[in-house]
Amino acid sequence: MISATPAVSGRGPDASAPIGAPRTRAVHRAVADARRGVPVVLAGQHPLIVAPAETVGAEGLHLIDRLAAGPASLLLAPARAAAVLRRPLAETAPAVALALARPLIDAATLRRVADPTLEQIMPSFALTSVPDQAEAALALGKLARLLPAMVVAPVRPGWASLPLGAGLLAVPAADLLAYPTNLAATLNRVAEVEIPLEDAPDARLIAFRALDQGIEHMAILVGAPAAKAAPLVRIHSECFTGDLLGSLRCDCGPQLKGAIRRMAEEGAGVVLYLAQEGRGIGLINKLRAYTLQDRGLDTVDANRALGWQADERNFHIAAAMLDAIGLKRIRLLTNNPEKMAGLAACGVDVAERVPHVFAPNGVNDAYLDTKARRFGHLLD
Ligand SMILES: Nc1nc2c(ncn2[C@@H]2O[C@H](COP(=O)(O)OP(=O)(O)OP(=O)(O)O)[C@@H](O)[C@H]2O)c(=O)[nH]1
Ligand SMILES: [Zn+2]
Repeated sequence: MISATPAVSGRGPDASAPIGAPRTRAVHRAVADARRGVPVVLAGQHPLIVAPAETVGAEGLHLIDRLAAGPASLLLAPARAAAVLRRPLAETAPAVALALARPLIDAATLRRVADPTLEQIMPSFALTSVPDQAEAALALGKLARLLPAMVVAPVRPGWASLPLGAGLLAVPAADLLAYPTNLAATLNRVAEVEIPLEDAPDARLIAFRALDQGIEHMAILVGAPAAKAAPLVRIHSECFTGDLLGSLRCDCGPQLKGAIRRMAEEGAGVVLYLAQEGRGIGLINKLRAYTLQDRGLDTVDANRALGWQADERNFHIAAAMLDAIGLKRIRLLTNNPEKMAGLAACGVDVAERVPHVFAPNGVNDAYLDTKARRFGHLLD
């Protein structure tokens, strides 16, 4: 049976403070509305009504049109905007705004503008000024694991008391930006059970649940790692295609199985299996990134062409899980120097990097090469 226990980080009287707090709840509701294509209002000095280009339908566009106090625009990440406009753009600002004339273009065209994997027939656009809350608007699209392309307009004062505004949610823009780093504070340790594994009969799972859309993170314990001074740890971001299906496009499957085997040989270790599919962009966006890679982009540029960073993960969740299972000092199985730095920044003492290199398989050669060249992954 699953039992709720206090949040694992910041234990003490305030440990569960962020859970159920109205502002955290508002972020979750905003994410759910965004996934349904329902507009939400980003509260702040200049409130904006926003909806994702990927999910907004005729009804959502009608609401934005009727509640707007000024012209609407489409916010895109600079790399995507450059492709849509077919000219280079400086990547200094977090977003570029394309003017949307009235009547607003239809939802199917908006989806094509948002998604470089769809047919690229689209109207021409003019640049317009980027609103204050642009970064938060794109952050909402990302939290919803949608393409970061948002229809936005300044919202009419008093919108909440207009019949059309009834039921629309207001969320502080600052809370959307702060959310990814605050998420670890909502982590609960909820279940623990023995799961003998093919390669490690003495294994246990400890399940953690964060408050974001029920996403679950697992610690796979081999033996008794807490009894070791610096046990072997692997921080593994979930990969449905590689871990479960055995996809040859990446090296995740062999890395996961290899880590468990190695821990069994050593007698102890922990794999943190984190729900950060596709380096934090989500499975569907990773599949889109694969489509772009099949057209010639590498893994870094494919993420960027979709409007995401090359790597959207942070390691606060991993640090909180290590803390919860009592590990202060670890040896980390990785080739990724960013993981070492990310964990150290979250207060984890990484005593040593243990290389975790697997030979290319004939399909993932270019991917592994890109990780070495562009992410600085170490090859031994
Ligand atoms: N966006 C995106 N994600 C990918 C791609 N290939 C694998 N992934 C994801 O990348 C994550 C694994 O990250 P990697 O960079 O391979 O490895 P790492 O975990 O950062 O580094 P190591 O510890 O050395 O393995 C998993 O979540 C995979 O789903 C890709 O082409 N695009
Ligand atoms: Zn993978």
